[in-house]
Amino acid sequence: MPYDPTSQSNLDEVKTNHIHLDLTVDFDAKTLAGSAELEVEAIADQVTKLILDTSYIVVRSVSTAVGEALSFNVEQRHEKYGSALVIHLPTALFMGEKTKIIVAYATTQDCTACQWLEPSQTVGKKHPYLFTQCQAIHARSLLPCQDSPSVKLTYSANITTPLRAVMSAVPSGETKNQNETTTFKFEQRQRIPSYLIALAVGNLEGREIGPRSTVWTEPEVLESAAWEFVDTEDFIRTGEALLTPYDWGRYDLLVLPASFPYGGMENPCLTFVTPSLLAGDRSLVDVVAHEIAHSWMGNLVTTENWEHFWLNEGFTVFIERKIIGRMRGKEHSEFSAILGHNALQESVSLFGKEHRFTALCPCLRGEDPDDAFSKVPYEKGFNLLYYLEKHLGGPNVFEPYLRAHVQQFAGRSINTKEWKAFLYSFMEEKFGKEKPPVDNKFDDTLAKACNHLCKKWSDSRHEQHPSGFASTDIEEFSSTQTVVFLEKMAEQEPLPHGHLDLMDQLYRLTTVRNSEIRLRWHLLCLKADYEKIYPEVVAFASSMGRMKMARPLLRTLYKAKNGAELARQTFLTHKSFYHPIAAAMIAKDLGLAK
Ligand SMILES: CC/C=C\C/C=C\C[C@@H](O)/C=C/C=C/C=C\[C@@H](O)CCCC(=O)O
Ligand SMILES: [Zn+2]
Repeated sequence: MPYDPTSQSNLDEVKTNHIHLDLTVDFDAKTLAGSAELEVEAIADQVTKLILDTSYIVVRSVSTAVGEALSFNVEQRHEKYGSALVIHLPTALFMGEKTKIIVAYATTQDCTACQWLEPSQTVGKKHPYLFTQCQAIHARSLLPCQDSPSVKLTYSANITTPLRAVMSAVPSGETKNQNETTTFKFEQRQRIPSYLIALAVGNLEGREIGPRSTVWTEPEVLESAAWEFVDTEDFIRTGEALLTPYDWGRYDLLVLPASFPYGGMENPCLTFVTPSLLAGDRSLVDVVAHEIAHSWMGNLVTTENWEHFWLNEGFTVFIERKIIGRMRGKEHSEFSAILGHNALQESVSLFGKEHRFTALCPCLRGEDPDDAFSKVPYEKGFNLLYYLEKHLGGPNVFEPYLRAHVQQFAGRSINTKEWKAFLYSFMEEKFGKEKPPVDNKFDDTLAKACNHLCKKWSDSRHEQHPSGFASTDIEEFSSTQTVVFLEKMAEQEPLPHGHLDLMDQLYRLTTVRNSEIRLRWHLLCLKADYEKIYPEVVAFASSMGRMKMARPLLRTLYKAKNGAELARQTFLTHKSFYHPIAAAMIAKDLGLAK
């Protein structure tokens, strides 16, 4: 029986097999209006009602496929899980019986999945833009649905809009209407959970970057995006060589405006990515390898609920690093693991060592998954798999197991118990006595130079005029090595401001384009109360909606000397720039909301 503490749907009685959306995009009202037709099937006997998740949605009517009106009620809002929509079925359904229900509805301005951008908030400045982010439980603010990853369905959509629409599905035609709008049609024939339904509408152009890949973005960004993501096909092929053939037809990329709240989102057929990956040197494209790895881990084999999120993310990080290892060499994937381990420690210390959200499978009953989100499921999950691979016979044994895991569970939603049972059945003879927890050891070839330079700066802290440093110190560094060097520096006692002046003068860190380096430099300076950097931090945090960057910047500014008011002012002044998910999280970080 599916279990999901974050859904109010009657998951034990009904499952949705297909949803057809017919929606019109209204940029003036900032709403989507139309209908969702759900094909549902009873998975129990005597089912008299269908309960759907909704959040800030206006339900206009509910009917059967032949137009018979059905009675319904929208329950009082649960603070975190929204308002359950209870639909009374015309006749009780028995196990295996199917029916179609049509809900006429509109989204509202409180919709947490959608961000509606004014033309001034786009790169081109001429057209408005809409995009959605449904993971974890925001699909219910876009459409009434069983908003649980335990339910997997196909979907189709007709989206009527004045600008181009793209979705996490394959385009299946477009019709020009008389009122200067076009109806874009889509079909997703693979079963997916609701959190992978995604839509973007804007002044979008596409360019082919591979045999099954087009990059979509605003025309002003198209050239640099097509250049940056040229490795896409190689990533997919490497994933296929490791696992099973890529099963989704297209793998397109959409480069969003800067307010996109994540690095990437694995929306099937169309990964959404932040423009902060456009470093100009292809140094940040590992995020694309990560999203491609989700084509198997998360999108084919899906977590049953958000408590087992590590099954999506730990497996994805593990495959991402295998792809990087095969394409660039083992020392690179190991270096990525070191970077990930630092991020894990940072997440654990932010929550507090004993905090419930540091568990691999936290209890989320009554919790908002966005509050629980951190690097823990990614990196703890990765470390568990890394350990298992090492101790169960290495890649020769473990890679066939990974393939078998995908074959066994493709198209299904699973929990940790089912994962473990299959692992044991696959290689039972290799399990011995339980061993105490260990820290994995990673190859530190690429980390050595970073640690060495960090020590040198740290040792110089008492020198009035530090000597022995030159711009050539980091000349041979990859951008990830510069990141690790700066992260290591930030773990030490703050450097005197004169040292930071010198470091900036030599390494040109304030003017660097690479967003990951810029983030670490700003954090290092903030931890030293280096006020010279504050205007740069304000500029960065108010033009970058990726939470990985905006949140630590504003949080650290808030804690820095004379920074609290500036952090709050920066957020409040630019609140409309952030996606609703990011705005809600930053408000909590800065003590402006509960
Ligand atoms: C055990 C954790 C509990 C709940 C987490 C479930 C869902 C998390 C939800 O808040 C949404 C997450 C969306 C993530 C999308 C992409 C990330 O992989 C990006 C990582 C950060 C970045 O690179 O910007
Ligand atoms: Zn991921």
